[in-house]
Amino acid sequence: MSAAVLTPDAVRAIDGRLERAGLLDPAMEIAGLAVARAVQERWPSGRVLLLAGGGANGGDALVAARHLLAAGREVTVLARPATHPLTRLNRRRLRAVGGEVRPLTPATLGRAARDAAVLVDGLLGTGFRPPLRDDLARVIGALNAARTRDLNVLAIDLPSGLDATRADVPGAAVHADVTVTFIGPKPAQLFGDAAAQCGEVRTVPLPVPAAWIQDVQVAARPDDATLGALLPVRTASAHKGTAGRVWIVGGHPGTVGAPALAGLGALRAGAGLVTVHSAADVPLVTPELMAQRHADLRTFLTSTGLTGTGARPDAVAIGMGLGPEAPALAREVLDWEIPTVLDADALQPDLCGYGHDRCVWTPHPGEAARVLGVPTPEVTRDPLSAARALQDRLGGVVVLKGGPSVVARAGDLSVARGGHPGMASAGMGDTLCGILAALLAQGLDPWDAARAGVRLHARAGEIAAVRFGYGLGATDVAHDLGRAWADLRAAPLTGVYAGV
Ligand SMILES: NC(=O)C1=CN([C@@H]2O[C@H](COP(=O)(O)OP(=O)(O)OC[C@H]3O[C@@H](n4cnc5c(N)ncnc54)[C@H](O)[C@@H]3O)[C@@H](O)[C@H]2O)[C@@H](O)CC1
Ligand SMILES: Nc1ncnc2c1ncn2[C@@H]1O[C@H](COP(=O)(O)OP(=O)(O)O)[C@@H](O)[C@H]1O
Repeated sequence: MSAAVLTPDAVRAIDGRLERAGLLDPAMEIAGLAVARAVQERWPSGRVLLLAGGGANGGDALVAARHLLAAGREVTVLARPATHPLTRLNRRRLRAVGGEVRPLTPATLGRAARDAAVLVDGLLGTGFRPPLRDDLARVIGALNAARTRDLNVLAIDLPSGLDATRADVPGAAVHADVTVTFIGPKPAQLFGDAAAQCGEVRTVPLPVPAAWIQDVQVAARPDDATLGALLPVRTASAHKGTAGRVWIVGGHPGTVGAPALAGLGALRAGAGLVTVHSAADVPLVTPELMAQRHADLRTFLTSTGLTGTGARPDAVAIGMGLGPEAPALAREVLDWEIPTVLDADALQPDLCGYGHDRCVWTPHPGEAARVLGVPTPEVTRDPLSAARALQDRLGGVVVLKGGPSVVARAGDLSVARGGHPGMASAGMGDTLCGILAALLAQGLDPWDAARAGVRLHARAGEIAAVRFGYGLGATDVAHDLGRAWADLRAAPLTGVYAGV
């Protein structure tokens, strides 16, 4: 099963179909009920202050208020004039069961917040387009000020002021402790500062046909069962020659650890034979690794190219700490048209157009910005669009790394689950390259190798982080790859990063 990542356009398209089917009203009822239940479960006592905007997000808040009232909670509802017909309808329904709705201003909010334990933010959801109007910016300012005085905040669908498509925070925006979103996460809940502002994200399914969601989703989020099923299975007669031969081409004086870490990653991800080819002396981090030093790496690779397929490995990972010669060497290896992972120094704009169907490119946002010729914040603000643009230029499969990483192939995007902030340390990406090369060498196609490999790496990071926390190292992650593999095979739904 895959969950879907949705943009506001996708939400609008689904809402349109629900409306034509006469099902938008029950969908809002389920959304509002889920919000009320989340409040009851997380903060079971104290007055609840609900803020309702004019659109459907406000409608959800009014439904939630009605259910909280029915459950015996004390509620205060402050609302802006309703523009959506279902929001008007739910105002009437709330009043019909004895609920009171008063006008929302910064002053009424400030007063009502004093005796509330929980605030529910239903001001703006996916219909919001920056810039924020001044009157609402003042309301959001008053809300955040009240939060600093021990008020718990639950945002409906999206903290108000965030643009659902963007990973940055465009202006005044609500800080939430919990965000209850519907159907699937929006990009703002997955990436960057915007995601941090959402707090814990809970996704509530709505009764919408799976095909409608599939038609409009911007990216998939495959679960562990789906990815675990892609991992290779060996027969008892397997031997090192059939388990995949990997070459790591990397290392330069000063950056010799990178290819060693990639080699370790490849071994721990099951490659039968792993050889590091380098112009420098690469440390033998584990004796199972073979290391060959070449006085002239280019001549070695060229002669391998000329001697034909027999001499070549099943997969190559190239670029880790490789230095200035990397683009020329990468072009040589790309000419072989065998499964290839390209990383670090091999991620250069002049390689655009040289990719083929069997290669995987693994830029972090800085490298992605270099390839695209844009500032790094442009990449991090919208990782989905950046991954699509990179794939368009480079070809094959692209892994735009981060917390979380995005995998792209022509016409398809996938957002990884899991990982740990402790993985923000040098060498972590080198280990990932080794893992990807090992999976390619064991016969996975690049799209499957990238999606499964990224999750394997993230899962190993989650496991190792239990012991090492923010002190996590790339070798620690490599050593937990076996446990991560077993977890994915058993396919538990654990370790979901930030609860999304
Ligand atoms: N398919 C789904 O996911 C469902 C979504 N629902 C809710 O519907 C919401 C989307 O509803 P809407 O499309 O009505 O949109 P919203 O309620 O998010 O926002 C529209 C309102 O925001 C105001 N607004 C927009 N830009 C503004 C700006 N720059 N400054 C100030 N005000 C601004 C508009 O005037 C309008 O009142 C979702 O976030 C969710 O809460 C549910 O009701 C049911 C189903
Ligand atoms: N906060 C985070 N959450 C999850 N994964 C992370 C996080 N930070 C980094 N990572 C992962 O760690 C790796 C870092 O790669 P990279 O920046 O290329 O490191 P290096 O070049 O030092 O090897 C990527 O796979 C990335 O997805």
